[in-house]
Amino acid sequence: MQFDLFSSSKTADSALTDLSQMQALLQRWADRRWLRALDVQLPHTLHQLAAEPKPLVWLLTALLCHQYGRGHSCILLQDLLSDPDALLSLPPQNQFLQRFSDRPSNLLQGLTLQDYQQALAQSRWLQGEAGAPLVLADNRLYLHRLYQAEQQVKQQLAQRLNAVLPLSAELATGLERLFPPGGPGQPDWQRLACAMALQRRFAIITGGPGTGKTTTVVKLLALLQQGAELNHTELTIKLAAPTGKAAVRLTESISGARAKLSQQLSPQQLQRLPTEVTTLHRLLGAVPNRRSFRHHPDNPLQLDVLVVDEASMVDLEMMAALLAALPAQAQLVLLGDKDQLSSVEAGSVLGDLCRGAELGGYNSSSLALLSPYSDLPLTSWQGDGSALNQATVMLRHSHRFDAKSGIGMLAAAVNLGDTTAQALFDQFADIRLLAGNTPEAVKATALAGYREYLQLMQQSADNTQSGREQWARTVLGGYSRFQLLCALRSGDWGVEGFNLLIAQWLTAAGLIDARAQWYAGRPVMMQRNNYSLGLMNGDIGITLPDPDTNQLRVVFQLSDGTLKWVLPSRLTEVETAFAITVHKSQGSEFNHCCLVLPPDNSPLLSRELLYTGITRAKQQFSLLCANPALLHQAIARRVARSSGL
Ligand SMILES: Nc1ncnc2c1ncn2[C@@H]1O[C@H](COP(=O)(O)OP(=O)(O)OP(=O)(O)O)[C@@H](O)[C@H]1O
Repeated sequence: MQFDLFSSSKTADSALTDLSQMQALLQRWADRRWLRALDVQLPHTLHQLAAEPKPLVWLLTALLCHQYGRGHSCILLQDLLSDPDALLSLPPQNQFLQRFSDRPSNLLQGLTLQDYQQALAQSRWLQGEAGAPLVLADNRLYLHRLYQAEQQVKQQLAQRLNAVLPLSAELATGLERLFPPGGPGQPDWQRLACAMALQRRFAIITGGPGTGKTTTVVKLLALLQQGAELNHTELTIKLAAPTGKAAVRLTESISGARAKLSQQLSPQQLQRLPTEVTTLHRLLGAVPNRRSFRHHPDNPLQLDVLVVDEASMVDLEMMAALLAALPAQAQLVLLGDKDQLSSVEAGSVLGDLCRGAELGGYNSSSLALLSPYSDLPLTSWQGDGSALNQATVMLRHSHRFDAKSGIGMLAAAVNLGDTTAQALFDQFADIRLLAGNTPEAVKATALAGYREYLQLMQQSADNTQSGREQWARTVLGGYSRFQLLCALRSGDWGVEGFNLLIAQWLTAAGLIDARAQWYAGRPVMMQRNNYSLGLMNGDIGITLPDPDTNQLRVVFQLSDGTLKWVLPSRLTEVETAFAITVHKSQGSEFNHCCLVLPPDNSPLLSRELLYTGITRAKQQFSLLCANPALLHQAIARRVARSSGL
């Protein structure tokens, strides 16, 4: 091993051989905000429990914690050998051009896989006793909690994937009736998704916006109830989504899908369909300020079928908790768009589970289950895909965006990594590239977008309870028609900068008065779950004046559609939401979305981020790309999260 790699930094030079130098180096990275205080603290805490003399183990532990904070479930040791700067994003986005002699790549250069393995193999932080805080498995280094979660997900899924359920002749007929033969071309993937989910205890239905995931699942649930009815029973079906906002949206789309199917389903079938959507936290019975849930293997959920929408937002630990609480006989259907950004917390569960879904990869057993329900041969999708591929169907045709839709074409081009996608802005009216390279370039768009709900707010409500509710719903509806999205959180080009700017612009336009912290019209987003208020991380409320007293209250729409009025003083963990990150916009849709990309390159600017931002727009998409060259780079860059799933 060579340690004479640093010409200008004595400390870094000896950090791999001298523990105090390593501690100083980690602290220096924290002082530069490369690492969080927590990342540096973890090895110190573990050292107090079991002394660890090896600086390399300290370094790997701090880096593992850092990666966990960035959404990775583990570190694959081989990845540290190739391009550690990119893997770790150290130096971070805004400093990557500066020359630091003590950057991790310089420190790790020259180390081999065997060096890592040997150091970790001898460490007391990984060895022997149950409850060791770190785990090394298949050259992947994990925090024990994450390893356990990943193992649980693997085991639970393996058990569920084994089961094949018989499909009765009555249900096969019902399937043909609900999905009548389509035109030539592609197989009817909606019908196939339904056929597959009817025959499995675990199924994934993935597809882009408007590909019919909700429509398909409503038909699936009607058929499952029909099957139960033949056995003189009724199924307990639950619908859930990861956030309150996503739950509200699923409630709306389920009710829309039910209405559209009223001709195809009998009144009794319609009545047996669930209407209520809950959040996963509520479903599992989250215990405030604890990691545990009221439902677990010893107190399983009371249900026969569970549908989870927006599954791309479900993180690894939540998925493990969900699977653990699910009764063995229950059916689980995950819906989501595998190409969207992954969960905010660690893991990229849906993306990992759907790997290879485009190709189908169906083996002969799966083809035997699916082929009877396909008008077209499925040979093009035959293959030797994973066990998960056998339980996954990808819907491929958008019923919302046709070939005339710029939003649909742009989303598809970005998803395919087409770096010429920018040319589409000249060809379609519903997508717009804003001119300019300063934040001011979005001023007119943001003012026009937010003017509507603020003017609706000015129209005073009548003094009755129902008049007030109606007014609040109108304002909330107006707000949800436009949203400014940012790639970044901090800085002038992030959510923080734009929230200040937009508040100033709206104040100058006489639409709000943002001189105080709380003011009429301030939209706020919850930054954490607040169980006593029944509000979840990501829920957005609008501050409204009471028509009688002028006292301010913040109104939220809950997942069951009801309104919740809260005094601002009770909302301590909220942020203004004129601008929100693309990550936080997942699970929401807006008539018009305006996405802002910063002028400096950043690993956060990725294909998944662009795709997620574009697909939040239903009718109009605007993009401000302060540095046009970055658009190509963002389309070319894929997010890869380390995981063992
Ligand atoms: N097979 C079909 N034929 C015609 N229209 C359809 C079909 N499937 C779905 N649609 C329509 O397309 C629209 C989108 O369908 P749906 O809401 O089920 O898609 P989704 O994938 O759940 O969308 P989202 O991305 O919003 O979650 C709805 O208006 C629905 O009625």
